[in-house]
Order: sequence, then C-alpha cells, then structure tokens
Amino acid sequence: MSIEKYDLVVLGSGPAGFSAAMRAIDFNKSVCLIEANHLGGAGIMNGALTSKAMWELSRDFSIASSVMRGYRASGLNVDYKKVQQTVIQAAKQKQLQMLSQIETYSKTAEKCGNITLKYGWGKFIDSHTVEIISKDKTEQIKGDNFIIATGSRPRPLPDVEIDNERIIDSEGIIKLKEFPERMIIIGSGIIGCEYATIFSNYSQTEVHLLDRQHKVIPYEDDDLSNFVSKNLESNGVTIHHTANLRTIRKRPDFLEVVLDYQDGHSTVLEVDVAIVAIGRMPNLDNIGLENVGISTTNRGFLDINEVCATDNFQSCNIFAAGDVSGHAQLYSVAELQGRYIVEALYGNLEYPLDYSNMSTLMFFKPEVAAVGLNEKACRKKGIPYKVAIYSNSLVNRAVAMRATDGFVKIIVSDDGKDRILGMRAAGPQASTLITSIAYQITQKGTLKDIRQNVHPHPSISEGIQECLRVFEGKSIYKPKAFPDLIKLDTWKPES
Ligand SMILES: Cc1cc2nc3c(=O)[nH]c(=O)nc-3n(C[C@H](O)[C@H](O)[C@H](O)COP(=O)(O)OP(=O)(O)OC[C@H]3O[C@@H](n4cnc5c(N)ncnc54)[C@H](O)[C@@H]3O)c2cc1C
Ligand SMILES: NC(=O)c1ccc[n+]([C@@H]2O[C@H](COP(=O)([O-])OP(=O)(O)OC[C@H]3O[C@@H](n4cnc5c(N)ncnc54)[C@H](O)[C@@H]3O)[C@@H](O)[C@H]2O)c1
Repeated sequence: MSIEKYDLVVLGSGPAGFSAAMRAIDFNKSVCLIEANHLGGAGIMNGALTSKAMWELSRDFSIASSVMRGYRASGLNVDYKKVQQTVIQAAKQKQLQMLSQIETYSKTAEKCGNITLKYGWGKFIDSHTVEIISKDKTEQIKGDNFIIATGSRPRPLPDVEIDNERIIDSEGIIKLKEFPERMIIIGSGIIGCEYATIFSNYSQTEVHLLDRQHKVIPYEDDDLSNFVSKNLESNGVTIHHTANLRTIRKRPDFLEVVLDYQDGHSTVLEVDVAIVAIGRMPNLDNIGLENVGISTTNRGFLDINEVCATDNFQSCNIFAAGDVSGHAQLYSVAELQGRYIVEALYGNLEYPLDYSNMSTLMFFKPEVAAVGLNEKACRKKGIPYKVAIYSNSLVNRAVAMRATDGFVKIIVSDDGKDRILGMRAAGPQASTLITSIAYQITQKGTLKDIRQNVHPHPSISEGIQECLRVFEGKSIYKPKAFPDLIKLDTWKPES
C-alpha cells in the first residue's frame, strides 16, 4: 500500500492544532490532523470550555440563590448529574461543529484544501514521517511540514496518586458522580481558584483551598490576589494560606488530609474529594523527538523561535504551537501560534508575533481579567510607572446592577510618554473590558491616544474612562473625596 503524503501534518487537535489545520485549508493545502484522544483537546473537553460551562451554570445558580435583590427563588435545588450532562452537551456541540467542518473539507470532498482526521498517537520516525498508533492499526504517513500541538496535562503531585475517584485532577471533575460533601483543592492558581469558585457557587460542598504561599494566583499583584481571596472566603471557601500538603491518607469513607503550616502547626482535615491543580506540563513524551533531533528546555518545553519553528526557519520543517511552546498556557495563545505558523509557511507575515497584548480571563466571583504588565512585572523589569485604580462602586452601571465589587487598575509608563503598560479589571464584564486596553497595548497607545474616546453611558467601561482621567487629575469623582475607591501612585527604581 502506498504511503499517504500531506503538505502539513499536525499532531494534536486542540486550539493550536485545529486552528493551524483550518488556516492551512485557506492556502489550499492537504492536511492530516492526528488526535490521540478527544477532538478539541483541553480547549474543549476537560478544560477551557467545560470549566467555563460549569462556571456559567454555577454563577446562574448563585444569582438565583441570592436573597438581596428584592426577590427570592424558592425550592431551588441542583443535581450534579444534570449539571454534568449540560456541560458535556456544550463540549459535544463544539466538537460536532469541528467535525462538521472537517467533514466538509475531508479528502473525498475536495482535491486541494482538504483535511484528513486520524485518531491515534502520533510519533516522529524521521523529519518527514510520522507513525500513527491506534488500537486497531499502526500506519505511517509522510509530510512536508509538521506542527507539534500536543498540548499539556495536569502536573502530578509527588507521592499523591490520582485515582480518578476520590483524588482527581482537572480532568476528573467531569467524571464526579455527585457533588462531594467536602473537598480540598491543592493549588491556588487559576484552575484551583476557578473550581473553588464553581463549587462554592453551588453551595453543596464544603470547599477548602490550599495556598502554599500566602497569596492565591501568586503571579498577580497583592491587591488583586487579596481581592480574589476575600471574595472566595465570602463565597464560603476556607483558604489554608501558607500550608503545605504533607499527605493524603485514604480511609474507607473519607480522605484524611494533613497540612503543615509555615508557623509550625499542623491540621488534619477530613474530605471526600481532593483535586490536584498545581500547573500543567507539556505532552512531549514518546512522540519521537529524539528521532528528529529536537530537545526540550530546562523547563521541559520546546524551544521555538519568532515563527514558532523548532530550528532555523529556512531549514526547519517542524514547528510547535500551544501549551508545548512554554508561552502562556492560554487558548488564544495556542490559536494565535497555530495560525501564525501556517501564515509563515504559506503566506506573507503582516506583523510579528506579539504576546504582550494577550489577555487572561479568570472566572472567579466576580470575574477578573488581566493584560500586559502588572506592578510586580514593572518592578522586576525596573520600569518606572504610574498606577491608577478606580472602583466599580463609582460606576453607575455597576451601581445599577448592584454589583459594585470590583475595580479597574491601569498602569502607564512614567517616562513622559504615558504608554499604556497593562490593566487588571475585576467585576462584571471584566472579560469584555480588557480588549480595549489590549488593543492599546498592541498599538503602543498612550494616555493621550485614548482619552478622546468617549465611553457610552451607562456602561461598565466608564470605569476605564474615569481611571484614565485620574492620571491627569481630571476625573469627575476625586481621590480626595473617595480615598478608598480612587487611588493614584507612582514607582521608580532606586537609582
Ligand atoms: C481546566 C482548564 C481550564 C482552562 N480555561 C481556560 C480559559 O478559560 N481560557 C484560556 O485561554 N485557556 C484556558 N485553559 C488553557 C487552554 O485550555 C490551553 O492553553 C489550550 O487548550 C492549549 O491548547 P493546545 O492546542 O496547545 O493543547 P491541548 O488543548 O492540550 O490539545 C492538545 C491535543 O493533542 C493531543 N495529543 C497529545 N499527544 C498527542 C500525540 N502524540 N498524537 C496526537 N495527538 C496528541 C491531546 O489529546 C489533545 O487533544 C484551561 C485549561 C484547563 C485545563
Ligand atoms: N481562565 C484561564 O485563562 C485559565 C483557566 C484555567 C487554566 N488556565 C491555564 O492553565 C494553566 C495551569 O493552571 P493551574 O492553575 O494548574 O496552574 P498555575 O500555574 O496557574 O497555578 C499553580 C498553583 O499551584 C501551586 N503549587 C505548585 N506546586 C504546588 C505544590 N506542590 N503544592 C501546593 N501548591 C502548589 C502554585 O503555587 C500555584 O498557585 C495556567 O497557567 C493557565 O494559563 C487558564
């Protein structure tokens, strides 16, 4: 049997692989997309989409349960199985859209600009050949160019075995049979805090969150981290700050968790489920990197250049995109890189890859969004800056929504140019607000560039407008009158 040959072979159908494959269709290329497990990867199943579906449902439930709004729902109850079915429905809907498009462009339908989906484990044999190992067969295919988009998986905790029943990671959440009565989440990064928010929103589970430092989402500034902690606690989460996990003992009816605190004392907790969420590691084992002479960095990721090639662009035909690349593990970064590679290969690059404007959305209560530099990053880089904070308490739309818990925090350079360096937003619609500042970062915008833009009333984005006016002493409400709600500060490196 003759060996199949493709213009482009993509390992992994997550956001990086799928977007690359679809962009290659635009250039009339023949593409083979290889997927070892679920179509869509962590972007759809067990990750971005499922967790967001669960967050949305839990938020609706939490709003319905609230009693402060002049109405009160009675007889409210929730069934984990039904929640689970709805979440799976959302993921399936997305997978079916992906499949429909793949079928539309499948090899039989089109002579060029076609895609072939093959399920199995992709492994390099040499720099032009990949072996696909599935349950029924092993086959080899050839390609001119390759993209490694094999994503990431939860990082294991030494000495803690994931049994997928009582001790799980983010992939096990969808498989739980019911709301646990008591749970501990180990790791207070984005995944840990998102699931702590989700389960506490449902009020069916006693939620403990282990934070081995004294800051949840430790890479963010203290004000944001404290804001998230405070809100998790008021939503019913018990945060164990400065605690290290010593052990989890499996008893017949519960888990016994021993925590050691930095001050020397220890605590024993009984829980029903433990979720391990301590970061994610790249899927690069056993994909034949040694057969194509590619090594990994000290952190275990692939070393890619400005066009995501694993070597010099002129001589290299193996590229990498998404979570394997060592850049921020975000859906949007994965898609951006996947598409960029294809444009570098078959089209004209209009602009360089820019990661400085990539926003991170965090689905807490309320939602939080981040783009560009925070104060910590500016200080680390020695960049003099000005920072203004404007509370949602003064924003009419937030007042009308009765949802004033939140703020906008904008950082600009203190070098006479007032360049927009970053923003953090917390509160309703924060995920939508962030894009306007991300755009300014892309355009290298300054305060002067954006102050002409009038924000509509009543909108949450008026908080951005007022925050920007604070820098120039022109805000309608003044820091002197509301020192807790409006703040302005500066920092410069010690000379
Ligand atoms: C719980 C959770 C919530 C998240 N929420 C968000 C969010 O709200 N916003 C956001 O921006 N990001 C979020 N992320 C991160 C986002 O999902 C990832 O950054 C993104 O999915 C990475 O895309 P990828 O294509 O690199 O890899 P993945 O999505 O991991 O896909 C890789 C695919 O490759 C397949 N594969 C692996 N090895 C092989 C092989 N040898 N052969 C063939 N196929 C292979 C895998 O089965 C998988 O399907 C979340 C992640 C998790 C876990
Ligand atoms: N909304 C989003 O954009 C979103 C949502 C979920 C995940 N993600 C992506 O997925 C990635 C992984 O998320 P994550 O939350 O697993 O990782 P993370 O890097 O955000 O956080 C890991 C946390 O675990 C802690 N930790 C590490 N080792 C530990 C240990 N041994 N014991 C206790 N705590 C420990 C760290 O201090 C940190 O707080 C993130 O980097 C993010 O980019 C994004």
